[in-house]
Amino acid sequence: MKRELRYALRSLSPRPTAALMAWSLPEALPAALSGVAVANAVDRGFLAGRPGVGLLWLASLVVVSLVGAVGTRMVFRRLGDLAEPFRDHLVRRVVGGALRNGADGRPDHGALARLTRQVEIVRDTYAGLVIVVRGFLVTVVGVVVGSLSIAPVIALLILPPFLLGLLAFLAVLGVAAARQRVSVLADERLSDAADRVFSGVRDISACGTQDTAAALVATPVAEQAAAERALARVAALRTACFAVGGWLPLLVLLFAGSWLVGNGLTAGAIMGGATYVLFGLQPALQNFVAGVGGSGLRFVITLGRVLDASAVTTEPRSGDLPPDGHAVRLADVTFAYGPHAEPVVEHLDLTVAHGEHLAVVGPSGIGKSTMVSLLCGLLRPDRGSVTLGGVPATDLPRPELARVLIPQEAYVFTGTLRENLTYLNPEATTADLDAAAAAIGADLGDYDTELAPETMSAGQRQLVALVRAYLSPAPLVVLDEATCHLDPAAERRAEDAFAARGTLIVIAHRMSSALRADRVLVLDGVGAVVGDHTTLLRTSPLYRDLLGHWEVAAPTASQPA
Ligand SMILES: Nc1ncnc2c1ncn2[C@@H]1O[C@H](COP(=O)(O)OP(=O)(O)OP(=O)(O)O)[C@@H](O)[C@H]1O
Repeated sequence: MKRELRYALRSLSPRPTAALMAWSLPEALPAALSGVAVANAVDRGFLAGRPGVGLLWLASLVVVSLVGAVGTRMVFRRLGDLAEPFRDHLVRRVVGGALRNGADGRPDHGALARLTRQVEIVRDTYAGLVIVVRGFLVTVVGVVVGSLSIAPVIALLILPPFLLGLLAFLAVLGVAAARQRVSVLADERLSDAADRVFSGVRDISACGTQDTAAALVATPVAEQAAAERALARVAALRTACFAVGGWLPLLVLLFAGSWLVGNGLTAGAIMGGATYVLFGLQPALQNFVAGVGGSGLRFVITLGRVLDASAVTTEPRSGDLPPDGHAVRLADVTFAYGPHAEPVVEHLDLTVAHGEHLAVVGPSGIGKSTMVSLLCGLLRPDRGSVTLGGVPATDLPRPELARVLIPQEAYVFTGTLRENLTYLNPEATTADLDAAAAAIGADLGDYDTELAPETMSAGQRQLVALVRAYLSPAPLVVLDEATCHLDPAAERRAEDAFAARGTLIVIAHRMSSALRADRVLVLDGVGAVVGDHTTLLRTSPLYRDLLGHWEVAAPTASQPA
């Protein structure tokens, strides 16, 4: 909280602040004179049998109220001179931070939009806070001066209970700030989760994963509800503080009434004191409690978030090498589809270097798809770890660690061909699409054609998915039998394109895929061996078997294409 307040105080430019304070003086007049005017109206006018004099004193209140209104008007006009430079400074900081921290020198647009929204909140609450705090100070100073001028004892009676309520409120402010912070963070988590769900609505309904999507937002919703309830409890405490600071001074004054009269104070002086409490201190404290406890806290917390987010991060940026390079690493991985099921993957160690081309082979049902699901973070290992560039594969990837998994059944949705192809890279140009289609060897036709997935052949759908993956910025591509509906020549061309593009892991459905790879992982149920073709021919009977079966089945395709 200190950092945010320091930032806010430092940003108060001297001239607009001085102008604001100068216009606050006439604004303070009604508060300062109200009690004095009432005291004189009662003592010298109405109780002295001169109602005209009493009315004149009250009329003087109307006049100073008009002067005060002019002061208030000028204060609001000057407010922009303080709030706008403050907002501009924050915007410069936010945009600068987003550019410096963004991937490949490009800002993170989502974060930038959120920060810009937060800056607007900060600007509004900052202006509100200036008005509230300044108004409070002005009124309190006016009341102190006015009540002292009626009788110092009035000030001594009403100010201590007022200060007690004020101090109690300031004491709960720390708790309120902590809870407000929890609420803002919960709000952000909910908005992120909702954002992820809404942006994937088409995929969610296509894949029937509504339950998973609902589960994704359920926790943030519950957390935010709890945070709001905790905030409401603090609001109740604030009300108690106001009751002490706003009403106790009046009670003290009334209880001391006979004693005051006995010591020579007039009825008008006591009424003047009551006027200061009811029309000065009480509304001032109410506004202060509501303003500082509400928008003031929102200001501090939101400003804190903006300052944190716009600070230059020490996280490596996209393009910087992650701590563990771009390597895919499985370390002693064991996984079973249930606590009592036999493990599908057991004690598997594997490292795939950046740019490497690995083929995975093994009999049907042995665990190849399970292995790539682990590798892509779709499944979590029971033991061991799966990391990409040193980051657990189940964590949301940084852009440079993203991966694309294409399953056997390619996903094509109703929409134009262009929308389908640019799904993972919305900024891709027509030239990019041409280049990707040429690299994969896909003749897809007019990009603006509406696709009807159900009328497309499985091979056409696979080509669309392959070009889409090729266009994505992900350095790692995993093909899980993703070319099984292409002919061997088309499959070879697609795999060569991906191998030249970055890291490629292929679940081979034809052994020709294995022959093209730098290394082959052979899964055989009890263990796994990895090596190049020549080594495996020597060391893996299963590999020899698989190759033998395939050569028998497709003798003409047995050589690396
Ligand atoms: N969601 C699941 N729940 C329970 N068991 C599963 C699940 N998915 C796969 N299995 C089982 O795990 C084992 C490995 O399956 P996996 O699909 O990984 O093998 P695969 O080598 O990819 O098979 P294929 O070559 O036929 O695609 C199989 O015995 C399969 O029945």
